[in-house]
Amino acid sequence: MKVSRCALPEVLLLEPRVFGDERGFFLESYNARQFAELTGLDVDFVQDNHSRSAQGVLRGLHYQLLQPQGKLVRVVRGRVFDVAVDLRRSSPRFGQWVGVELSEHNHHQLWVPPGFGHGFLVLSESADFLYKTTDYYAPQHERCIAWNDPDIGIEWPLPSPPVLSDKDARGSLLADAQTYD
Ligand SMILES: Cc1cn([C@H]2C[C@H](O)[C@@H](COP(=O)(O)OP(=O)(O)O[C@H]3O[C@H](C)C(=O)[C@H](O)[C@H]3O)O2)c(=O)[nH]c1=O
Repeated sequence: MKVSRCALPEVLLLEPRVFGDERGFFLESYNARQFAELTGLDVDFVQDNHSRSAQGVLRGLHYQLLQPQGKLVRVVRGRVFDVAVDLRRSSPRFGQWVGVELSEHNHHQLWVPPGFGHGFLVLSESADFLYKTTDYYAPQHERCIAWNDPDIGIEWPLPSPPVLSDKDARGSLLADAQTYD
């Protein structure tokens, strides 16, 4: 597996080794020892999630104010534009974002640390999005930042307005939101 830092250095891109043959392919989607060795992180994942979304769906930008979750995200079917935003007010990169394409074809994964908001836009007809989290879902602590917050300025590859949940359509502006110290 290859691990590289994104423009926001705490966000990591993981490129697993893929073993292809005439039957198809094999890859280790997660190996605790290798993850710790290559990322230098000491994390325990407690929850695995799977969501399926149609083309044009945008989920995010989400974070848990308390019980913040680190997320290791990947796409096993389709293609998404995946985004992480630094929500730590003490960070010199507060409000800055990075975006990468995750797909069934590149097998790439993104480590989104606690302290960051996360969201993705589905580029393919449908996408199956799988991720591991370092803390449990806590809806009472969940917050949402508007996907189109002008102060963040995410350049979503949007051919048309996104499909949003009611919650995401009511996302807060970063300037008004309680985030992290
Ligand atoms: C996240 C989550 C949701 N749910 C239930 C709650 C709702 O009844 C239903 C859909 O929840 P929601 O609309 O919040 O799902 P997403 O919009 O995919 O939320 C996720 O989307 C962005 C991209 C994230 O990074 C977060 O992991 C998470 O906020 O699943 C659970 O039971 N457990 C969970 O961990």
